[in-house]
Amino acid sequence: MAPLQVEVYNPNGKYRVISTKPMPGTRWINLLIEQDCRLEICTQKKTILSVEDIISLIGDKCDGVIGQLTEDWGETLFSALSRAGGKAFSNMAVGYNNVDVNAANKYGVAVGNTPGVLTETTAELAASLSLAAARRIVEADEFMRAGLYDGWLPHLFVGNLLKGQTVGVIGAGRIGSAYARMMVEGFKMNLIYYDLYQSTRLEKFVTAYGQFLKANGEQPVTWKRASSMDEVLREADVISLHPVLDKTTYHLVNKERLAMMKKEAILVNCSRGPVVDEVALVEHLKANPMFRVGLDVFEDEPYMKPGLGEMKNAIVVPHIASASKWTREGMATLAALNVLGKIKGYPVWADPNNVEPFLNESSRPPAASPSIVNSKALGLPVSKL
Ligand SMILES: NC(=O)C1=CN([C@@H]2O[C@H](COP(=O)(O)OP(=O)(O)OC[C@H]3O[C@@H](n4cnc5c(N)ncnc54)[C@H](O)[C@@H]3O)[C@@H](O)[C@H]2O)C=CC1
Ligand SMILES: O=C(O)C(=O)CO
Repeated sequence: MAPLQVEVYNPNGKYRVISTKPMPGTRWINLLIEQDCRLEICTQKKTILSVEDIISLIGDKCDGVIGQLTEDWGETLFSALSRAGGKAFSNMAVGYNNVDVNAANKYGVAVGNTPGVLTETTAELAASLSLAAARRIVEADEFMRAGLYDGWLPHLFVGNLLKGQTVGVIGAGRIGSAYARMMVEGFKMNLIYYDLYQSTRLEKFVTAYGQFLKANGEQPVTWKRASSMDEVLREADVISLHPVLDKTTYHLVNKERLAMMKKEAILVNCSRGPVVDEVALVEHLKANPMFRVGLDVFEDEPYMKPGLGEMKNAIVVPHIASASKWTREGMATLAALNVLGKIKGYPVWADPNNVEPFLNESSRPPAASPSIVNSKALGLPVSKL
Protein backbone atom coordinates (compact mmCIF):
# COMPACT_ATOMS: atom_id res chain seq x y z
CA MET A 1 0.00 0.00 0.00
CA ALA A 2 1.38 3.41 -0.98
CA PRO A 3 1.86 5.71 2.03
CA LEU A 4 -0.99 8.17 2.57
CA GLN A 5 -0.23 11.85 2.06
CA VAL A 6 0.53 13.74 5.25
CA GLU A 7 1.44 17.30 6.15
CA VAL A 8 4.03 17.50 8.95
CA TYR A 9 4.28 20.30 11.53
CA ASN A 10 7.19 20.66 13.97
CA PRO A 11 9.12 17.63 12.64
CA ASN A 12 11.47 17.49 15.65
CA GLY A 13 8.72 17.42 18.26
CA LYS A 14 9.06 14.79 20.99
CA TYR A 15 5.51 13.38 20.81
CA ARG A 16 4.08 12.10 17.54
CA VAL A 17 0.41 13.00 17.12
CA ILE A 18 -1.68 12.05 14.07
CA SER A 19 -4.83 13.77 12.88
CA THR A 20 -6.64 11.57 10.39
CA LYS A 21 -8.15 14.68 8.71
CA PRO A 22 -7.35 18.35 8.30
CA MET A 23 -9.58 20.20 10.80
CA PRO A 24 -10.81 23.83 10.81
CA GLY A 25 -8.77 26.62 12.38
CA THR A 26 -5.12 26.82 13.41
CA ARG A 27 -5.34 27.12 17.20
CA TRP A 28 -5.42 23.36 17.67
CA ILE A 29 -2.25 23.02 15.56
CA ASN A 30 -0.44 25.72 17.50
CA LEU A 31 -1.45 24.27 20.86
CA LEU A 32 0.05 20.91 19.90
CA ILE A 33 3.29 22.16 18.40
CA GLU A 34 3.90 24.63 21.26
CA GLN A 35 3.88 21.63 23.60
CA ASP A 36 6.53 19.67 21.76
CA CYS A 37 4.31 17.57 19.48
CA ARG A 38 5.26 16.55 15.98
CA LEU A 39 1.90 16.77 14.24
CA GLU A 40 1.08 14.76 11.12
CA ILE A 41 -2.19 15.61 9.38
CA CYS A 42 -3.42 13.15 6.79
CA THR A 43 -4.24 15.11 3.63
CA GLN A 44 -5.06 12.10 1.43
CA LYS A 45 -8.04 12.84 -0.84
CA LYS A 46 -10.26 10.09 0.52
CA THR A 47 -13.32 11.00 2.57
CA ILE A 48 -13.47 7.96 4.84
CA LEU A 49 -10.23 6.29 5.91
CA SER A 50 -10.27 2.52 6.38
CA VAL A 51 -8.84 0.71 9.40
CA GLU A 52 -5.84 -0.29 7.23
CA ASP A 53 -5.29 3.34 6.23
CA ILE A 54 -5.22 4.39 9.88
CA ILE A 55 -2.90 1.52 10.87
CA SER A 56 -0.46 2.76 8.23
CA LEU A 57 -0.68 6.30 9.63
CA ILE A 58 -0.05 5.06 13.19
CA GLY A 59 3.11 3.20 12.15
CA ASP A 60 5.66 2.05 14.78
CA LYS A 61 5.61 5.03 17.09
CA CYS A 62 2.60 7.17 17.79
CA ASP A 63 1.62 8.91 21.03
CA GLY A 64 -1.93 9.90 20.16
CA VAL A 65 -4.52 10.14 17.38
CA ILE A 66 -7.28 12.62 16.63
CA GLY A 67 -9.90 10.77 14.58
CA GLN A 68 -13.30 11.22 12.98
CA LEU A 69 -16.77 9.78 13.59
CA THR A 70 -16.66 8.02 10.21
CA GLU A 71 -13.82 5.73 11.38
CA ASP A 72 -14.16 2.35 13.01
CA TRP A 73 -12.19 2.60 16.25
CA GLY A 74 -12.26 -0.94 17.65
CA GLU A 75 -9.93 -3.68 18.84
CA THR A 76 -7.73 -3.55 15.72
CA LEU A 77 -6.96 0.16 15.90
CA PHE A 78 -6.58 0.36 19.67
CA SER A 79 -4.18 -2.59 19.68
CA ALA A 80 -2.18 -0.97 16.84
CA LEU A 81 -2.08 2.35 18.72
CA SER A 82 -1.04 0.63 21.92
CA ARG A 83 1.76 -1.30 20.13
CA ALA A 84 3.03 2.03 18.83
CA GLY A 85 3.17 3.34 22.42
CA GLY A 86 -0.02 5.44 22.11
CA LYS A 87 -2.17 6.22 25.12
CA ALA A 88 -4.64 8.75 23.73
CA PHE A 89 -7.36 8.97 21.11
CA SER A 90 -10.02 11.63 20.60
CA ASN A 91 -12.99 11.71 18.30
CA MET A 92 -13.64 15.12 16.80
CA ALA A 93 -17.30 14.67 17.79
CA VAL A 94 -19.41 14.44 20.91
CA GLY A 95 -20.99 11.14 19.76
CA TYR A 96 -18.66 8.16 20.02
CA ASN A 97 -20.77 5.25 18.82
CA ASN A 98 -17.96 4.56 16.30
CA VAL A 99 -15.61 3.80 19.21
CA ASP A 100 -15.42 0.51 21.11
CA VAL A 101 -14.66 1.95 24.53
CA ASN A 102 -14.18 -1.53 26.07
CA ALA A 103 -11.42 -2.21 23.57
CA ALA A 104 -9.81 1.15 24.43
CA ASN A 105 -10.01 0.26 28.14
CA LYS A 106 -8.33 -3.08 27.47
CA TYR A 107 -5.34 -1.27 25.94
CA GLY A 108 -5.36 1.57 28.45
CA VAL A 109 -6.14 4.17 25.79
CA ALA A 110 -8.02 7.32 26.87
CA VAL A 111 -10.98 8.18 24.60
CA GLY A 112 -11.88 11.85 24.21
CA ASN A 113 -14.96 13.54 22.77
CA THR A 114 -16.05 17.15 22.23
CA PRO A 115 -19.20 18.01 24.24
CA GLY A 116 -20.76 21.42 24.71
CA VAL A 117 -19.10 23.38 21.93
CA LEU A 118 -21.61 22.00 19.43
CA THR A 119 -24.74 22.11 21.57
CA GLU A 120 -26.29 25.35 20.28
CA THR A 121 -25.09 24.86 16.69
CA THR A 122 -26.65 21.41 16.49
CA ALA A 123 -29.87 22.57 18.17
CA GLU A 124 -30.08 25.46 15.67
CA LEU A 125 -29.92 23.01 12.75
CA ALA A 126 -32.66 20.89 14.34
CA ALA A 127 -34.73 24.07 14.72
CA SER A 128 -33.98 25.00 11.08
CA LEU A 129 -35.15 21.58 9.87
CA SER A 130 -38.28 21.86 12.02
CA LEU A 131 -39.16 25.23 10.47
CA ALA A 132 -38.20 24.19 6.96
CA ALA A 133 -40.46 21.14 7.24
CA ALA A 134 -43.34 23.03 8.88
CA ARG A 135 -43.32 25.76 6.22
CA ARG A 136 -42.29 23.53 3.29
CA ILE A 137 -39.36 25.79 2.46
CA VAL A 138 -37.38 23.35 0.31
CA GLU A 139 -40.40 22.37 -1.80
CA ALA A 140 -41.29 26.04 -2.28
CA ASP A 141 -37.72 26.94 -3.23
CA GLU A 142 -37.64 24.16 -5.87
CA PHE A 143 -41.01 25.32 -7.22
CA MET A 144 -39.79 28.91 -7.53
CA ARG A 145 -36.52 27.96 -9.27
CA ALA A 146 -38.42 25.71 -11.68
CA GLY A 147 -40.29 28.82 -12.88
CA LEU A 148 -43.64 27.44 -11.68
CA TYR A 149 -44.73 30.48 -9.66
CA ASP A 150 -47.38 32.37 -11.62
CA GLY A 151 -49.02 34.32 -8.80
CA TRP A 152 -50.18 34.26 -5.18
CA LEU A 153 -52.82 31.63 -4.40
CA PRO A 154 -54.71 30.91 -1.15
CA HIS A 155 -53.65 27.25 -1.19
CA LEU A 156 -50.04 27.61 -2.28
CA PHE A 157 -47.63 25.73 0.04
CA VAL A 158 -49.81 25.87 3.10
CA GLY A 159 -47.92 24.42 6.10
CA ASN A 160 -48.22 24.27 9.90
CA LEU A 161 -48.24 27.12 12.43
CA LEU A 162 -45.90 26.14 15.28
CA LYS A 163 -47.22 28.62 17.87
CA GLY A 164 -49.42 26.82 20.37
CA GLN A 165 -48.50 23.37 19.02
CA THR A 166 -46.54 20.80 21.03
CA VAL A 167 -42.86 20.10 20.51
CA GLY A 168 -41.65 16.66 21.57
CA VAL A 169 -38.03 15.99 22.48
CA ILE A 170 -36.62 12.50 22.83
CA GLY A 171 -33.29 12.65 24.65
CA ALA A 172 -33.33 15.92 26.57
CA GLY A 173 -29.59 16.10 27.26
CA ARG A 174 -27.41 19.05 26.24
CA ILE A 175 -28.62 19.34 22.63
CA GLY A 176 -32.20 18.17 23.18
CA SER A 177 -32.66 20.73 25.98
CA ALA A 178 -31.14 23.56 23.91
CA TYR A 179 -33.48 22.68 21.02
CA ALA A 180 -36.48 22.54 23.39
CA ARG A 181 -35.68 26.01 24.75
CA MET A 182 -35.38 27.42 21.22
CA MET A 183 -38.74 26.02 20.14
CA VAL A 184 -40.55 26.96 23.36
CA GLU A 185 -39.18 30.48 23.62
CA GLY A 186 -38.90 31.23 19.91
CA PHE A 187 -42.24 29.83 18.79
CA LYS A 188 -44.27 29.60 22.01
CA MET A 189 -44.70 25.85 21.70
CA ASN A 190 -45.68 23.59 24.59
CA LEU A 191 -43.12 20.93 25.52
CA ILE A 192 -43.35 17.20 26.10
CA TYR A 193 -40.09 15.32 26.59
CA TYR A 194 -38.81 11.85 27.26
CA ASP A 195 -35.43 11.03 28.75
CA LEU A 196 -34.15 8.44 31.19
CA TYR A 197 -33.34 11.36 33.51
CA GLN A 198 -35.36 14.35 34.62
CA SER A 199 -34.27 17.65 33.09
CA THR A 200 -35.00 19.98 35.99
CA ARG A 201 -33.31 23.01 34.41
CA LEU A 202 -35.39 22.66 31.29
CA GLU A 203 -38.59 22.30 33.30
CA LYS A 204 -37.74 25.42 35.32
CA PHE A 205 -37.02 27.35 32.13
CA VAL A 206 -40.40 26.52 30.59
CA THR A 207 -42.23 27.24 33.86
CA ALA A 208 -40.55 30.66 34.15
CA TYR A 209 -41.25 31.51 30.52
CA GLY A 210 -44.88 30.43 30.92
CA GLN A 211 -45.19 32.77 33.93
CA PHE A 212 -43.65 35.61 31.93
CA LEU A 213 -46.15 35.10 29.09
CA LYS A 214 -49.06 34.93 31.52
CA ALA A 215 -47.95 38.13 33.26
CA ASN A 216 -48.02 39.79 29.85
CA GLY A 217 -51.51 38.64 29.07
CA GLU A 218 -50.46 35.82 26.72
CA GLN A 219 -51.29 32.13 26.74
CA PRO A 220 -48.60 30.46 28.93
CA VAL A 221 -46.49 27.62 27.53
CA THR A 222 -46.54 24.30 29.39
CA TRP A 223 -44.23 21.30 29.88
CA LYS A 224 -44.69 17.61 30.60
CA ARG A 225 -42.15 14.87 31.27
CA ALA A 226 -43.58 11.81 29.51
CA SER A 227 -43.41 8.44 31.23
CA SER A 228 -42.81 6.71 27.89
CA MET A 229 -41.49 7.60 24.51
CA ASP A 230 -44.80 6.52 22.96
CA GLU A 231 -46.59 9.26 24.88
CA VAL A 232 -44.37 11.85 23.15
CA LEU A 233 -44.99 10.30 19.74
CA ARG A 234 -48.77 10.33 20.21
CA GLU A 235 -49.04 13.88 21.57
CA ALA A 236 -46.43 16.01 19.84
CA ASP A 237 -46.78 17.88 16.54
CA VAL A 238 -43.03 18.25 16.01
CA ILE A 239 -40.67 15.59 17.39
CA SER A 240 -36.92 15.94 17.49
CA LEU A 241 -34.56 13.06 18.32
CA HIS A 242 -31.47 13.78 20.42
CA PRO A 243 -30.46 10.61 22.31
CA VAL A 244 -27.06 8.93 22.11
CA LEU A 245 -26.93 5.93 19.77
CA ASP A 246 -26.54 2.69 21.68
CA LYS A 247 -28.33 -0.66 21.94
CA THR A 248 -31.30 0.98 23.71
CA THR A 249 -31.86 3.60 21.01
CA TYR A 250 -31.23 1.55 17.84
CA HIS A 251 -34.43 1.76 15.70
CA LEU A 252 -36.15 3.60 18.52
CA VAL A 253 -38.48 5.00 15.86
CA ASN A 254 -39.75 1.97 13.94
CA LYS A 255 -42.85 1.08 11.89
CA GLU A 256 -45.11 0.66 14.93
CA ARG A 257 -43.99 3.92 16.48
CA LEU A 258 -44.32 5.88 13.23
CA ALA A 259 -47.92 4.65 13.10
CA MET A 260 -48.57 6.20 16.54
CA MET A 261 -47.61 9.67 15.38
CA LYS A 262 -50.10 12.26 14.13
CA LYS A 263 -50.68 12.09 10.37
CA GLU A 264 -49.38 15.65 9.95
CA ALA A 265 -46.53 15.39 12.44
CA ILE A 266 -42.95 16.48 11.74
CA LEU A 267 -40.02 14.25 12.71
CA VAL A 268 -36.49 15.66 12.93
CA ASN A 269 -33.34 13.58 13.39
CA CYS A 270 -30.02 15.26 14.17
CA SER A 271 -28.75 12.44 16.43
CA ARG A 272 -27.61 9.31 14.60
CA GLY A 273 -29.21 7.62 11.58
CA PRO A 274 -29.82 4.18 13.12
CA VAL A 275 -32.09 5.71 15.79
CA VAL A 276 -34.72 5.61 13.01
CA ASP A 277 -35.63 2.56 10.92
CA GLU A 278 -35.14 4.34 7.60
CA VAL A 279 -36.84 1.69 5.44
CA ALA A 280 -39.97 1.95 7.60
CA LEU A 281 -39.70 5.74 7.41
CA VAL A 282 -39.71 5.74 3.60
CA GLU A 283 -42.86 3.58 3.61
CA HIS A 284 -44.48 5.89 6.13
CA LEU A 285 -43.64 9.00 4.08
CA LYS A 286 -45.15 7.37 0.99
CA ALA A 287 -48.36 6.44 2.77
CA ASN A 288 -48.70 9.78 4.61
CA PRO A 289 -47.94 12.72 2.32
CA MET A 290 -48.71 15.27 5.05
CA PHE A 291 -46.14 13.70 7.42
CA ARG A 292 -42.80 15.47 7.06
CA VAL A 293 -39.23 14.78 8.12
CA GLY A 294 -36.02 16.74 8.41
CA LEU A 295 -32.97 14.49 8.45
CA ASP A 296 -29.34 15.36 9.07
CA VAL A 297 -28.23 11.76 9.64
CA PHE A 298 -28.88 8.46 7.85
CA GLU A 299 -28.72 4.79 8.68
CA ASP A 300 -25.99 3.91 6.16
CA GLU A 301 -24.14 7.19 5.71
CA PRO A 302 -23.27 8.45 3.20
CA TYR A 303 -26.15 6.58 1.52
CA MET A 304 -29.91 7.03 1.82
CA LYS A 305 -32.29 4.08 1.80
CA PRO A 306 -33.99 3.62 -1.60
CA GLY A 307 -36.82 6.03 -2.24
CA LEU A 308 -35.94 8.59 0.46
CA GLY A 309 -34.30 11.02 -1.97
CA GLU A 310 -37.48 11.16 -4.09
CA MET A 311 -39.84 12.02 -1.26
CA LYS A 312 -41.15 15.60 -1.41
CA ASN A 313 -42.08 15.42 2.27
CA ALA A 314 -38.46 14.78 3.33
CA ILE A 315 -35.75 17.39 3.78
CA VAL A 316 -32.29 15.84 3.76
CA VAL A 317 -28.94 17.46 4.58
CA PRO A 318 -25.50 15.80 4.80
CA HIS A 319 -24.70 15.54 8.55
CA ILE A 320 -24.01 19.26 8.96
CA ALA A 321 -25.68 19.92 12.31
CA SER A 322 -22.43 20.99 14.02
CA ALA A 323 -21.12 22.84 10.97
CA SER A 324 -20.63 26.41 12.16
CA LYS A 325 -17.13 27.87 11.97
CA TRP A 326 -16.86 28.60 15.70
CA THR A 327 -18.07 25.15 16.64
CA ARG A 328 -15.91 23.21 14.23
CA GLU A 329 -12.79 25.14 15.30
CA GLY A 330 -13.75 24.53 18.92
CA MET A 331 -14.27 20.81 18.29
CA ALA A 332 -10.77 20.62 16.78
CA THR A 333 -9.35 22.42 19.83
CA LEU A 334 -11.11 20.13 22.31
CA ALA A 335 -10.05 16.98 20.42
CA ALA A 336 -6.42 18.14 20.27
CA LEU A 337 -6.41 19.08 23.98
CA ASN A 338 -7.89 15.70 24.94
CA VAL A 339 -4.96 13.97 23.28
CA LEU A 340 -2.36 16.47 24.47
CA GLY A 341 -3.60 16.32 28.07
CA LYS A 342 -3.18 12.54 28.24
CA ILE A 343 0.25 12.66 26.59
CA LYS A 344 1.42 15.29 29.08
CA GLY A 345 -0.06 13.45 32.07
CA TYR A 346 -2.58 16.21 32.87
CA PRO A 347 -5.75 15.35 34.83
CA VAL A 348 -9.20 15.20 33.26
CA TRP A 349 -11.42 18.30 33.44
CA ALA A 350 -14.05 17.79 36.14
CA ASP A 351 -17.05 19.16 34.23
CA PRO A 352 -17.37 18.23 30.55
CA ASN A 353 -20.58 20.30 30.48
CA ASN A 354 -18.49 23.44 30.95
CA VAL A 355 -15.63 23.47 28.46
CA GLU A 356 -15.66 27.28 27.95
CA PRO A 357 -12.22 27.81 29.55
CA PHE A 358 -10.65 25.69 26.77
CA LEU A 359 -12.27 27.78 24.03
CA ASN A 360 -11.16 31.23 25.14
CA GLU A 361 -8.62 32.20 22.49
CA SER A 362 -7.14 35.02 24.53
CA SER A 363 -5.87 32.83 27.35
CA ARG A 364 -3.95 29.58 27.69
CA PRO A 365 -6.25 26.58 28.09
CA PRO A 366 -6.30 24.81 31.46
CA ALA A 367 -3.73 22.02 31.89
CA ALA A 368 -6.32 19.26 31.59
CA SER A 369 -8.04 17.02 29.05
CA PRO A 370 -11.49 18.60 28.46
CA SER A 371 -13.49 15.38 28.11
CA ILE A 372 -12.34 11.76 28.46
CA VAL A 373 -15.27 9.34 28.36
CA ASN A 374 -13.44 6.39 29.94
CA SER A 375 -11.61 8.37 32.63
CA LYS A 376 -13.29 6.39 35.45
CA ALA A 377 -12.56 3.01 33.85
CA LEU A 378 -8.89 4.00 33.45
CA GLY A 379 -8.73 5.55 36.93
CA LEU A 380 -7.44 8.88 35.56
CA PRO A 381 -7.02 11.78 38.01
CA VAL A 382 -9.63 14.54 37.89
CA SER A 383 -8.69 18.22 37.73
CA LYS A 384 -9.34 20.33 40.86
CA LEU A 385 -9.29 23.60 38.87
N1 LIG B 1 -25.93 15.47 13.64
C1 LIG B 1 -24.84 15.93 14.20
O1 LIG B 1 -23.98 16.53 13.56
C2 LIG B 1 -24.64 15.78 15.67
C3 LIG B 1 -25.15 14.70 16.32
N2 LIG B 1 -24.96 14.55 17.69
C4 LIG B 1 -25.56 13.40 18.36
O2 LIG B 1 -26.35 13.88 19.44
C5 LIG B 1 -26.15 13.04 20.56
C6 LIG B 1 -26.50 13.77 21.84
O3 LIG B 1 -25.53 14.74 22.16
P1 LIG B 1 -25.58 15.55 23.55
O4 LIG B 1 -26.91 16.20 23.71
O5 LIG B 1 -24.38 16.39 23.64
O6 LIG B 1 -25.47 14.34 24.56
P2 LIG B 1 -26.10 14.17 26.02
O7 LIG B 1 -25.40 13.01 26.62
O8 LIG B 1 -26.07 15.48 26.74
O9 LIG B 1 -27.64 13.80 25.73
C7 LIG B 1 -28.09 12.54 25.35
C8 LIG B 1 -29.35 12.25 26.13
O10 LIG B 1 -29.92 11.04 25.65
C9 LIG B 1 -30.53 10.41 26.75
N3 LIG B 1 -30.80 9.01 26.47
C10 LIG B 1 -29.95 7.97 26.45
N4 LIG B 1 -30.60 6.83 26.17
C11 LIG B 1 -31.91 7.18 25.99
C12 LIG B 1 -33.09 6.44 25.70
N5 LIG B 1 -33.05 5.12 25.53
N6 LIG B 1 -34.24 7.11 25.59
C13 LIG B 1 -34.28 8.45 25.78
N7 LIG B 1 -33.20 9.19 26.07
C14 LIG B 1 -32.04 8.56 26.18
C15 LIG B 1 -29.52 10.63 27.89
O11 LIG B 1 -30.11 10.41 29.16
C16 LIG B 1 -29.11 12.05 27.64
O12 LIG B 1 -29.88 12.98 28.38
C17 LIG B 1 -24.68 12.60 20.42
O13 LIG B 1 -24.43 11.39 21.11
C18 LIG B 1 -24.51 12.47 18.93
O14 LIG B 1 -24.76 11.14 18.53
C19 LIG B 1 -24.26 15.48 18.39
C20 LIG B 1 -23.73 16.57 17.77
C21 LIG B 1 -23.85 16.81 16.35
O1 LIG C 1 -20.35 15.53 17.25
C1 LIG C 1 -21.03 14.65 16.72
O2 LIG C 1 -21.44 13.66 17.34
C2 LIG C 1 -21.38 14.77 15.30
O3 LIG C 1 -22.19 14.04 14.79
C3 LIG C 1 -20.74 15.81 14.49
O4 LIG C 1 -20.63 16.99 15.12
